[in-house]
Amino acid sequence: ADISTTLAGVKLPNLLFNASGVCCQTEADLKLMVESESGSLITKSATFEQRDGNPSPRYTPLPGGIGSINSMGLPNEGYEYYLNYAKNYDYSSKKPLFISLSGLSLADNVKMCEAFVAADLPCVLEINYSCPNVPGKPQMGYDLEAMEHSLSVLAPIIKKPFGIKLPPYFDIAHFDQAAAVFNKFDNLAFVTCINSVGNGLAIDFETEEALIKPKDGFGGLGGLMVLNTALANVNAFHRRLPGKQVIGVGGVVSGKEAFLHVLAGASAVQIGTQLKEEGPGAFARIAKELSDIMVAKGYKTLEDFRGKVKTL
Ligand SMILES: O=C(O)c1[nH]c(=O)[nH]c(=O)c1I
Repeated sequence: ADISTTLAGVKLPNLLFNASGVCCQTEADLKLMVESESGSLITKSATFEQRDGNPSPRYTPLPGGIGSINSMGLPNEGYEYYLNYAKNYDYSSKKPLFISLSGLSLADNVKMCEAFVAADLPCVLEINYSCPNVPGKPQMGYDLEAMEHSLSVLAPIIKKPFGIKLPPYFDIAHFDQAAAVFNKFDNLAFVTCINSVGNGLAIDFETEEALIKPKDGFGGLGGLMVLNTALANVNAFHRRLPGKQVIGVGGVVSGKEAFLHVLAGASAVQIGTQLKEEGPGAFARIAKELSDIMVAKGYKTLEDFRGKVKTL
C-alpha cells in the first residue's frame, strides 16, 4: 500500500520519521537516519549555544515495554552545527530534512530562525515549545500568552510553512484555547503532538530509588503508555485546525499504533522510545506492518482513512 505523504508542502516517501531527540544529535546519528527506511528525519532540538544537558542516568526504558522516562536537559551541539548540517544536506535525496529549534529565550529563537531563513534552505523548521526538562524553564506550551507572543514574532520571520512541537493537553478548554492561537498564523502549517508527558516519576521497587538522576527523578514519559493521550491530542487538533496538518507522535511501537495515529488525523508519524530501544530498523518493520494493515483493511493510501475515526 502507498504510505507516502506530504507535509508542509514537502513530499515524504513514507510517513515515518524520528521524534526529535532520538537518533539525531550528531552527524553520526543523522547518518543512521538517512540510511534507514524512514521517510524523513529531524534534528535534535537546538539551542543557541552547545549544551551538555543534565547529569546521567537521564534516560531509561521502563519495565515491561510500557515506555520510557527522560530528563536529558536539552543536550545538543548548538544551532550552528545543525545549520551547517542543513547546508550540506543532499536535498536531491527523497528524504526531506526537518530542523528542531528550542531556544531558551525568544531572542535566541529569533537569532536561530533568522540564520536559517538567511541560509534559504529547503529544510522545514519545527519550533519546540514543550521541553519539560530544563530546570527552571517552564514549558512555553503551557503558557498560551507567551506562546502566542513568540509565534507573532517568529512566524513572520520564518515566512515559509513551519511547525511547532506541543506538549500534551488534558482539558477540552485547553484544546480550544490553543487552537484559537494557532489558527491566527497562516504559515503555521503543522503541529506535532505530543512531546513527552512532562514530569513523571519512575521508582525502582527493590532499591526504592528514582530511576533517573536529574530533578529528583522527574522526567518526561514516552512510549506505549502515552499512546491514548497522543491519539487524543492528534485528533483534537486535527478537528480544530482546518487547513493545517498534525504530526502524530507517542506510543508508536508497531504498524498498529501508526495506523491509529493516521485514523486520528496524523499526516506523518514520529517514533521516539521505540526507535531508541529497537534502533533504526524499526522504520522498515513498522512501515511494512502498516502497509499490511492497510491491504488487509482495503485502504490504498493514507488519505483513504486519515482522520476517519468513527464516533459512536
Ligand atoms: O530533555 C530533553 O532534551 C527533552 N526531552 C523531551 O522529552 N522532550 C524535549 O522536547 C526535550 I528538548
